[in-house]
Amino acid sequence: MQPTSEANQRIARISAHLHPPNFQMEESPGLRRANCRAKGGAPGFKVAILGASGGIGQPLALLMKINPLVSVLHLYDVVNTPGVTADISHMDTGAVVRGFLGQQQLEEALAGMDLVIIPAGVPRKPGMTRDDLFNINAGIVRTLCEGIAKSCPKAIVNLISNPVNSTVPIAAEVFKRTGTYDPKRLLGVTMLDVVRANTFVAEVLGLDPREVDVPVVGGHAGVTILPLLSQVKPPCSFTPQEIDYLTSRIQNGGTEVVEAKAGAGSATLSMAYAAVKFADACLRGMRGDAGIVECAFVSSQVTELPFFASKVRLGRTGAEEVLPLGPLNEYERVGLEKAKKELAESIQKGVSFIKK
Ligand SMILES: NC(=O)c1ccc[n+]([C@@H]2O[C@H](COP(=O)([O-])OP(=O)(O)OC[C@H]3O[C@@H](n4cnc5c(N)ncnc54)[C@H](O)[C@@H]3O)[C@@H](O)[C@H]2O)c1
Ligand SMILES: O=C(O)C[C@H](O)C(=O)O
Repeated sequence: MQPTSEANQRIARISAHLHPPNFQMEESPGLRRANCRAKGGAPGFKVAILGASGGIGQPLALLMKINPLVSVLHLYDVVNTPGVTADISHMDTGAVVRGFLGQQQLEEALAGMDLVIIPAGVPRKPGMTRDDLFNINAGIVRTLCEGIAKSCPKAIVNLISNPVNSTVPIAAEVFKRTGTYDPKRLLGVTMLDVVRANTFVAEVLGLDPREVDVPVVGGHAGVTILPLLSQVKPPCSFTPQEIDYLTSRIQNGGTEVVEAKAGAGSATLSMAYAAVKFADACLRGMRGDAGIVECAFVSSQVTELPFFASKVRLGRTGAEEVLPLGPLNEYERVGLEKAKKELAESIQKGVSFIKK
């Protein structure tokens, strides 16, 4: 059968969308209908991933596309978003996916977003600390947060880029400068420490990791990662050797992966899983679900430091309550003092980066 000229035009329009010369956002007929669906009040939140083409960004985009709470998914990066977007957009799940490439499209990528997840930045190689990433990632986080302040100042931000102990204070200073700072809306993602702690503790106890809940407080680097093994659920006890082993393994989980990857980056797959677990908790809180509690690195008064990771109650406006640490044993009190010393320096480094 001869295709009609109308059909030819339709195919040409779809093809133009799939192979755009400058990754313009001209809509194919299918995308136009999908956009109507998104605008037409389909239940769900608008979520942007900044750094969406990276090792974390790609599996994170895949998993967010599956999340039924997401109606619109914006994928932003400085490279490769046309390919990642085309690929993810073929998944037959509800979220409408749009891609954005390069800084000139940052504003558009962020406009109207409810939740912004940031895994943009360079990862570690063997022999590096997370702080060694500061010089590159600090500037990236500053630029992206300036974009958020301009385009979606009410969005909740999940910040993954390392060093989290410094990038969260950087983000806070950017938001303060632009008059958009709401401490409840800025959350450093430390969920991977909890995910690892649950896994390693479950191994020692011979339990299913899904049954285990280990609070991990402090920050997200070395000794600042402080698992509270005295507060594990279900209640249990450990020998001193088990406590040393578990504390060290949880604190060095990131380095374990960096070394195993031998120069090819740091944790990406487990991080994407952890990021989605955390983002999903934020979205459920934003929807109004009660009793959503997760650990995150936030503005805090549980210690004398301005930022600290602990359990927070997630609600419609983000981290609505920062929960106290609860009773610590002597081992944990010593760990807390070490953690606070390093954290204070990392926080100050982030603040000074913006104030200099
Ligand atoms: N919080 C955590 O628990 C945790 C866990 C793992 C990794 N990380 C951190 O996440 C970051 C990303 O790790 P990865 O393995 O995905 O790295 P990656 O290099 O694979 O990906 C990073 C992506 O960021 C993009 N990018 C760089 N500059 C950008 C900019 N200005 N705007 C937007 N995108 C930009 C890159 O193009 C790349 O696609 C690293 O800093 C890493 O240390 C944090
Ligand atoms: O260890 C890293 O550099 C990445 C991340 O912070 C992790 O904990 O896996």
